[in-house]
Amino acid sequence: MLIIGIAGGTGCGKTTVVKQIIEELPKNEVVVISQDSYYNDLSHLTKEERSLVNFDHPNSIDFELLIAHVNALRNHETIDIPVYSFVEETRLAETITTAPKKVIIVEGILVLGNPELRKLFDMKIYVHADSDERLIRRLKRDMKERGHDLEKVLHRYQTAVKPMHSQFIEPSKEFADLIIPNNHYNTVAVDMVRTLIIEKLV
Ligand SMILES: Nc1ncnc2c1ncn2[C@@H]1O[C@H](COP(=O)(O)OP(=O)(O)O)[C@@H](O)[C@H]1O
Ligand SMILES: Nc1ccn([C@@H]2O[C@H](COP(=O)(O)O)[C@@H](O)[C@H]2O)c(=O)n1
Repeated sequence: MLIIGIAGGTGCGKTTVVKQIIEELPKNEVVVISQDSYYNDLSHLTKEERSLVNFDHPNSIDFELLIAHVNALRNHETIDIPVYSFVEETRLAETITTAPKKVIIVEGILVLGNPELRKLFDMKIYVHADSDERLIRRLKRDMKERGHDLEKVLHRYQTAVKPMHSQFIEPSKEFADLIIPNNHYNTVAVDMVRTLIIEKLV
């Protein structure tokens, strides 16, 4: 089994890079876990109260459950991954039952910042894109896919995303074995990571 952690600031392209890496790998050999699925359950709060939460601070993530799930997969056990709604800003009732596979990819802004989680990774990758590029991508994505308006995205960026990035995400780059520059689509780096995975699998 090979467990890979992929971090990087919001909008750097983590999800996209993961999709590109696994595109040519056998589907029955890879599981992808997104840190976003492990946002704390906030169903006890009103929608208004939820919208005030700092979703870029490590305390907003249920790391205990995420770490327990990665350990379970390592022990060849099946897990039930929570489903998170960005529109409702809380966990939904359903879960996704997921069996262990040969390659486990864990991606999210803070996955290299948590020491207990980090030590479970055989390979640690940080995806880098400049902050202006990330903000532009995030604006477009959040307005299209996550039900946010321009004002909300910019307010969150200034009050939570940017300060938390400087405090927790950017410093976690030092733990990476590999940094992928992703201001532009980086097919060479993606191919290299895929080759490394295939080599480790045989
Ligand atoms: N190298 C790139 N160049 C231009 N746009 C990109 C690039 N990588 C990702 N994107 C786009 O930016 C947005 C955010 O990418 P995503 O992979 O969701 O980032 P993350 O998971 O790191 O938040 C998406 O709309 C995606 O299509
Ligand atoms: N209800 C929420 C929860 C999280 N976010 C933002 O998501 C970002 C992390 O996800 P990426 O796919 O962009 O890595 C993080 O920066 C949170 O601010 C949100 O907007 N709403």
